[in-house]
Amino acid sequence: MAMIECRNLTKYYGHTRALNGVDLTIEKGQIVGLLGPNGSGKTTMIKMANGLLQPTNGSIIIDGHDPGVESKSVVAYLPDRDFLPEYMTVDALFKMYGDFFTDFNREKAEKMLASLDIRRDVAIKKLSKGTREKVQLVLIMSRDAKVYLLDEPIAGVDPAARDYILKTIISNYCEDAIVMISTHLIADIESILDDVIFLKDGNVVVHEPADQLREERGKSIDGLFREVFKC
Ligand SMILES: Nc1ncnc2c1ncn2[C@@H]1O[C@H](COP(=O)(O)OP(=O)(O)OP(=O)(O)O)[C@@H](O)[C@H]1O
Repeated sequence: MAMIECRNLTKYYGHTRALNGVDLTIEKGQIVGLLGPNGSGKTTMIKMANGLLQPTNGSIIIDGHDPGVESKSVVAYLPDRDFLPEYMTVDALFKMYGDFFTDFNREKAEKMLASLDIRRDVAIKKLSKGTREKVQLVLIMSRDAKVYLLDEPIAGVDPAARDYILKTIISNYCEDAIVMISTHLIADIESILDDVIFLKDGNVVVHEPADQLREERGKSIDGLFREVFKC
């Protein structure tokens, strides 16, 4: 069964069209790159998959459900903005997540935190921007979810930590799950992608396995992106 199914998915903000009748089927067990230039509709699609926005037309089905209470329990969503409460410590956040999400795996979270060398007793407001991003990602990837929606997960993180984070993403999702990653750092993440989606002006212009794309076009996904979206 498809984990994400979009049919004629359309979104308007007033007169601005953000998604234009997208048809898309994503099967489980994949890491999918949702790639496109600024304003192409990536965040809009991710927000609709998480039930934060309603389609203007068409539908999106997550694990057989309309986005809502049931789908939210299987979706782990990393927004493109900082969502951590400033006054809480990392420890308190872990506790809150454990209370809130039955699938939060604290052991996993502790392990990631230790590998990234982040202290648990420090208030969020004292952490650097990049460290906050790491904490957010640890919280999200420590859930045993079926769908991980990661909107710009590594943008503010230093290159050394990026590699660890990508390894963490690969090793922390189970075979039945999907991870959808929106990013502009294509060269950094393309080695972990199974499937690639290019969005252009709200339309899917490419949806293919990453290996197949590289072979057919004789270049990296990053190289292909630069070619397709050349200004
Ligand atoms: N709240 C909003 N109100 C009005 N227009 C919006 C709103 N959010 C997004 N848009 C418009 O919808 C289109 C798609 O935006 P979206 O944020 O989904 O793109 P994106 O691919 O995530 O871009 P970026 O790479 O810059 O984050 C753009 O034209 C944007 O200006």
